[in-house]
Amino acid sequence: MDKRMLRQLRSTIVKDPIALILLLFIVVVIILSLGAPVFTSHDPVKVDYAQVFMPPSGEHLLGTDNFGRDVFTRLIYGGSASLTASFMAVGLIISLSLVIGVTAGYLGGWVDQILTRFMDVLLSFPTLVLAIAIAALMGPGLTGLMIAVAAVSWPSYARIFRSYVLMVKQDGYIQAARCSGTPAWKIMLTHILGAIIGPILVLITLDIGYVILSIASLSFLGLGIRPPQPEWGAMLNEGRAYLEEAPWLFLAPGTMIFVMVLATNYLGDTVKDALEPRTLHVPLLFKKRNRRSRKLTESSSSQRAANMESAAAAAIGYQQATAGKEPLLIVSNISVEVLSTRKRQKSQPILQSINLELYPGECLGLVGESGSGKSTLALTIMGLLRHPLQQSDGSLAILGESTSDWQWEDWRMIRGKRLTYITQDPMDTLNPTLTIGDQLLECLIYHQHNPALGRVEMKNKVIDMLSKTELAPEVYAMYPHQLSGGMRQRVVIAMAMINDPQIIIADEPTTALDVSTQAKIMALLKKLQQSSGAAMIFVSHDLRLVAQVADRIGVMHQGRLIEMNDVKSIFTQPQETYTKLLLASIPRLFIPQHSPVMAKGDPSCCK
Ligand SMILES: Nc1ncnc2c1ncn2[C@@H]1O[C@H](COP(=O)(O)OP(=O)(O)OP(=O)(O)O)[C@@H](O)[C@H]1O
Repeated sequence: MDKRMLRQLRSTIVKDPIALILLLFIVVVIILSLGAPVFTSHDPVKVDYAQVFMPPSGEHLLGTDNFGRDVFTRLIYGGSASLTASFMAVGLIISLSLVIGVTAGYLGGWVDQILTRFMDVLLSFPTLVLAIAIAALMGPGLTGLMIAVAAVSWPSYARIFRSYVLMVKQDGYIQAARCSGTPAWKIMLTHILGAIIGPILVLITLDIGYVILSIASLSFLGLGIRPPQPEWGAMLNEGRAYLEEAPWLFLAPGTMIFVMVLATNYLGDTVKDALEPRTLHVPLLFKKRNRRSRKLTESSSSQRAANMESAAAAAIGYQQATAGKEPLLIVSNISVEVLSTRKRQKSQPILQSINLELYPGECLGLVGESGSGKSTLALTIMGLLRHPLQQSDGSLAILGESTSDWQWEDWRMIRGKRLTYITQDPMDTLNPTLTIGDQLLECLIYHQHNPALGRVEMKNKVIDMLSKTELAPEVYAMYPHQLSGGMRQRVVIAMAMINDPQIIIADEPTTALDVSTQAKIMALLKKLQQSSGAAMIFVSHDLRLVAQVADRIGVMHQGRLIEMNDVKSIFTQPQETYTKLLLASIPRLFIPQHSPVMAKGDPSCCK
């Protein structure tokens, strides 16, 4: 786990009082269990018939049992046995599943076949019955218990780790390490393990509770540690016989197991949230929304949607009639900052006082070097800023509506329908498990809410959209991996355009493509944008590319929009030094005059 993950984890736990209390509980239980002889003067196994069934008191905090032994003392001594067995079982499970899962996933072929079939066989046994059989075979003692739990649990983890490895082993940096001759064991230990450590941690923390419970269950059934040695599950079993006369015998270990499992599960969830920021920050972004505001939002959402529908409809006519004077999008003084994860560190500005307007039918090109804030501006307009990025100033108006009080639901109603986003990498957008047809249909079903539109009409609309993006109808039944990069990008454009959006944000949509496919996609985008009358923001670092589609160009530098003008003026009369430098950096084709091969009429070139 790197420092960033640790910081994220710490700050998530610190902000959650329940997680903090439960963590404190676990720490106290561990300290009490490890230092049991220091915290109690009683003997956990010594029988004292004079003290039998004493209720809780100052002398015996949790009372005494049927042999006169102090229950608190047995509970903390038992904690050491239960927790040691649980943590060791978790360690064994993770080690086994990591070695086998990573090896199977990375090496593939017959190694994978053998290991996967072996896991399948183990997984086909009922877990508890198999664990009981192994524990019985191993004989009494915590070691047998631990091995039994680990033996039945590792295959499901190994399968999960194997699938993580299958996902990451195709990544460019791992392929590069392979090509450069790095040994397989080194790649597995460094690159692969480094890439899957987050999910591993989440799994471990989520499942410690399950392991504690399994160990306690086996002990409860009389397997594992033998009386008179204390262990939580075994204590629960002993207390069961005296439920009426001495309920504390049952309640003490029962409550301890319950709270311990609850605490580890809750902390597991907290770790998961901390290491998966996307799932954490979607609700956080809108945490102020209460039930009352939800009601208000829902009714105002539909009103807003109706307003925007009429604005959208008007926009097309308006554009045709007046060449567009009312902007579809107004960005006023928008500033965005990145929040610091450290207390005393200040937030860093990412965008500073951005102003722009986008008119119907026009294409605005946004250019700037990497890191100048183009994508952040695009995400701000889409309402998709995520922690640690935060809008610190300014406002947006989309289709005549101010977005300042929009909630998640309001954004959701226009995203994909009135306002669409085309990403750099089509594989980010496409679901590998669904056919192209299904994914396009989903866009229609999700955004149109039109009962009059039957399945056949929708399918026809999808095929029509495929043909508009110059894709054959056969693509309907194909999966993303069966298409070339250019075809995938066409599918993403079809998805963006299928609901007739008013505003399209294309964030470097051709970066990953070769030059000739790039030119075709650019021409297609421009054609679709012009024929639909939509407005487009085309984000790129390539000034020449932007000039092919844009009417106006905005130049971004260090989070500021430093210059905006029509394409011709930007190329012929740039105002800012940075724009001049950008123009000067465009490579030009230079053909040397003296080139013997190219010299016209030179007989040597024909030989
Ligand atoms: N989630 C984030 N956390 C911290 N900083 C971020 C985050 N996202 C973006 N930034 C910072 O914001 C700045 C602008 O990034 P942005 O991705 O908008 O640039 P860009 O111009 O789109 O670059 P590129 O062309 O390479 O995509 C960068 O300095 C980046 O480090």
